[in-house]
Amino acid sequence: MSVAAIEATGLTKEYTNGRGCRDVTISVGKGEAFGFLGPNGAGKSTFVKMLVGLINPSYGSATILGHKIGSLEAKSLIGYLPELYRYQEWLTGEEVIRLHARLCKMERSTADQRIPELLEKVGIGRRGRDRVKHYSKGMQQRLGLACALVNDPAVLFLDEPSSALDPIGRMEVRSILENLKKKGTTIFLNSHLLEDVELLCDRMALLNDGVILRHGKVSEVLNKRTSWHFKVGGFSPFLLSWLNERSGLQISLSTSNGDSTTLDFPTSLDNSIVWLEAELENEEQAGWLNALIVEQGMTLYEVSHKKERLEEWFMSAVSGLNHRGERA
Ligand SMILES: Nc1ncnc2c1ncn2[C@@H]1O[C@H](COP(=O)(O)OP(=O)(O)OP(=O)(O)O)[C@@H](O)[C@H]1O
Repeated sequence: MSVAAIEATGLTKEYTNGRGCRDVTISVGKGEAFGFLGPNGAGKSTFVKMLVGLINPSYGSATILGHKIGSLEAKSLIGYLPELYRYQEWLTGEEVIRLHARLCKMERSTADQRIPELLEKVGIGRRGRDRVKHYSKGMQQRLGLACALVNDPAVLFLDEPSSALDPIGRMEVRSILENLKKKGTTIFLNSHLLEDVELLCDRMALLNDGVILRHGKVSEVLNKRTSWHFKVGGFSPFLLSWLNERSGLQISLSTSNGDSTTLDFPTSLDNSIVWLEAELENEEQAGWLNALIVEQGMTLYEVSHKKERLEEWFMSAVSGLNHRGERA
């Protein structure tokens, strides 16, 4: 069986103040992009710091490609961009990357070739000879990404990698990460920028108050809660119970067309035209419902659906839950 890129079992860090993260068990496959989401103070950085060997767990265990976290073997396989990065401001960008290359025991000739490539890749190719003190925050974050990539890591840990970037910078970094993913690099992404997780990651976990509340495939999590709207004519109330019974789904009359527009109800002068609403799991269910509507002699005028955005999912997942994920 192929070894996982990241395997954490019951990983726990208890700070003396009782905070930290508790009992985190996840497995990330090779080449996978995994998103770790959570509100401020949820414990995301704590978890990543344990995985990269910066702090010791209180309990539990974890491996990186089969090597115990904190070991030299594990460290040699990873790249890490910390959330609170700060580089030696008296050095130039090139010198900062060279320092990291030396810490990785990279040959000088290899570093000579790699440094300009990295500066180019992260979009600061022309500023490599400027001192870090003259860099903007966004440029420093790009420099941090170059440092994290210096050893061409198999597993890349990124803690809020776009926090200092403008929208164009975020898109550029996302494209760098997409290319790394295509190349087979495993990416572990801590982010508040939920869009980044949505666009880049295959699976994700939601951490709140130190514990995982939910995890799963990003696509499944989003698709599960797709709200579909059907504008139908020739409707009469008894057809609603027939549709519910026949389909086994929860279908209701809607006062919206699915586009956040609230409609006067009924939606037409002709009371027989209405919008129906249903939460469906996939397009097959929608097709089936269409067929049932038509089978009953109703006219289908319009169909629309709105996927729940990750933001909405995130808010509904953390609001009103206590640290064990129970409704308060
Ligand atoms: N060294 C420490 N000693 C004591 N408590 C700590 C320490 N580091 C973090 N904490 C606490 O542990 C909890 C988790 O912090 P952590 O930085 O891991 O969260 P986070 O999810 O990364 O948050 P953010 O998104 O705000 O960076 C917080 O309540 C924080 O105050």
